[in-house]
Amino acid sequence: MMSEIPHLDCGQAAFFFDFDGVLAPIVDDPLGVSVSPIIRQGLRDIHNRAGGAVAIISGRELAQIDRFLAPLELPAAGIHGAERRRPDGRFEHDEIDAAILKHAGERVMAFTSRHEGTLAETKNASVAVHFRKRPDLEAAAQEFMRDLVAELGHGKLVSGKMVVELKFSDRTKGDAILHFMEADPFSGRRPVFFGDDITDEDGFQIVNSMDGISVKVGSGETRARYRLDDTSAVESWFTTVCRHPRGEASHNNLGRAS
Ligand SMILES: O=P(O)(O)OC[C@H]1O[C@H](O[C@H]2O[C@H](CO)[C@@H](O)[C@H](O)[C@H]2O)[C@H](O)[C@@H](O)[C@@H]1O
Repeated sequence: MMSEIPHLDCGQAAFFFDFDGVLAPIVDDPLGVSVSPIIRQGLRDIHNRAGGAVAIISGRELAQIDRFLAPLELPAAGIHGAERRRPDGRFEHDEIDAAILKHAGERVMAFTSRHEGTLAETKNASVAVHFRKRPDLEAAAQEFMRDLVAELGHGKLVSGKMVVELKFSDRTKGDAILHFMEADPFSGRRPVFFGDDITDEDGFQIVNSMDGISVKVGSGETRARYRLDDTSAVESWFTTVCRHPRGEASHNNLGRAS
């Protein structure tokens, strides 16, 4: 059952966007993603029309988000909320044990060097094994990461799209959205969050609890209340919501998730 979302006034909304699978299509190489000119312009427009209440909520490090969106530098949460750039530009991050992080990084790199086609990603607060090019190694990657958690006695596993990640911060994307919603220019507005992956479900839950608008991009079970098919549909949504005079969108192409 698909239906349009209610009237959306950019002047009253706070916008949160996941990055991969929402602003950029999923590709094989995590460093090979690109953001279309339409999405870039859409982010700029919506940032202006929403009085700056726009943030990126990603599993990636902020440095990567900034590189992909340059020269745009938006408020953002990276590594699922472990690092944050506040609306005033201040950067803050959770303290992570450097020795544990280093050891975990070495262990995942050793694993991926033994398994051709897998890829290690080491971040400031987590480590990950990608198996997009070797889906046959998913079970081995999951087992390896479970063993690593047991060995370290620390951290939490989260699964994403063809990736398993060991996080050393307890924060979730829901915490990150709450964090922004407590401060200007986000506070008092209605949250709107677009996500595509399992880790976005925490964000959908928080947004739903605030009577916000949660949008799942792509297929699959979700807590989100609305759905868009893919990143092309996100592009179309941007052109609809941002081009309305007065920054309002009385109709758009969002459909209910269920
Ligand atoms: O929270 P997000 O902004 O959606 O980030 C989630 C993860 O995205 C990246 O991995 C995913 O996208 C890659 C590029 O399309 C793809 O190759 C990979 O299979 C996906 O899992 C990123 O590398 C991770 O660090 C993010 O956590």
